Amino acid sequence: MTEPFGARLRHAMDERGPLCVGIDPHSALLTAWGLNDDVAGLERFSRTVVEALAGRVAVLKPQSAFFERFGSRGIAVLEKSVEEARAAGALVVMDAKRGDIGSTMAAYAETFLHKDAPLFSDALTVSPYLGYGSLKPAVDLARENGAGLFVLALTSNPEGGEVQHAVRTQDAAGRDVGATMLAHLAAENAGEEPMGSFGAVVGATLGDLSSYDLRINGPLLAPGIGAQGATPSDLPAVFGAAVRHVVPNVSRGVLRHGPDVVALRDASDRFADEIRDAVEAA
Ligand SMILES: O=c1ccn([C@@H]2O[C@H](COP(=O)(O)O)[C@@H](O)[C@H]2O)c(=O)[nH]1
Repeated sequence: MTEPFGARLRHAMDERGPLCVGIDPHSALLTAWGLNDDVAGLERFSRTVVEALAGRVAVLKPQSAFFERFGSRGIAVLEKSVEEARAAGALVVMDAKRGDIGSTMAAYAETFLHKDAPLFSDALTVSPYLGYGSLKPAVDLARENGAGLFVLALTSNPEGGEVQHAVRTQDAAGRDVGATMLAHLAAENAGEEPMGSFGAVVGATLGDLSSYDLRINGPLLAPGIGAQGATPSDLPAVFGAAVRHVVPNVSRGVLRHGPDVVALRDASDRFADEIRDAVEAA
């Protein structure tokens, strides 16, 4: 029986620090690395990131969109990257942000969360905006296979508030949509030790979140550090007492230092050190 994702992630965070580095092969980054914006460039880019970082960071997060744009050959590179990253000791969070009615969600779950699937990943980002209940097939399959989910709750982009801060008239407690997602996740993770496998995406860019109950007993994936303007030193003010559950994500902020493997490692180590200092001081 595979150990649940939440437990595996907690151990990895304790051992390697909580940093998650994104594998985001933007066209502009391929060019900056001296690579062609084609499948060969994509493959070289991804292989380099995995070689540089899979042995030292807790989590790698491939952004599926940048692989999908090359069609089936891009997906083949993604499969290989996931396999190699996991073999080298990193947990892989597939950032594909899937969400659909339950019957279709079941197929997405089979794609990323079934242990025999070519794209099996330790966790998957999902969108709950067809209703949290529509994610049930993914929750169930993740549990069965020792995998996890990261549910979009309060995203890092400035446009997210129009949906996520909307207050549901049916909600007696007057919670907004983001808070409702956090409450669902807290229920999902209740009683799990050392932490549950069902995390929330909560942007590091969002400023003071003290009006939200972030104690979901699960991981908080926090994109927005680096290119989107947040810094590791923002984490305690944003996440308060929940800061030790935060998995801060940096993509372009690290990747822009490639293609040199040593420079990528140095950039990642600098973020990891700053994150550790910020969390320890909190
Ligand atoms: O709220 C969200 C959810 C996901 N993302 C993704 O994270 C990375 C961020 O990349 P940077 O280069 O560090 O800005 C990217 O893959 C996004 O799609 C997010 O930014 N915000």
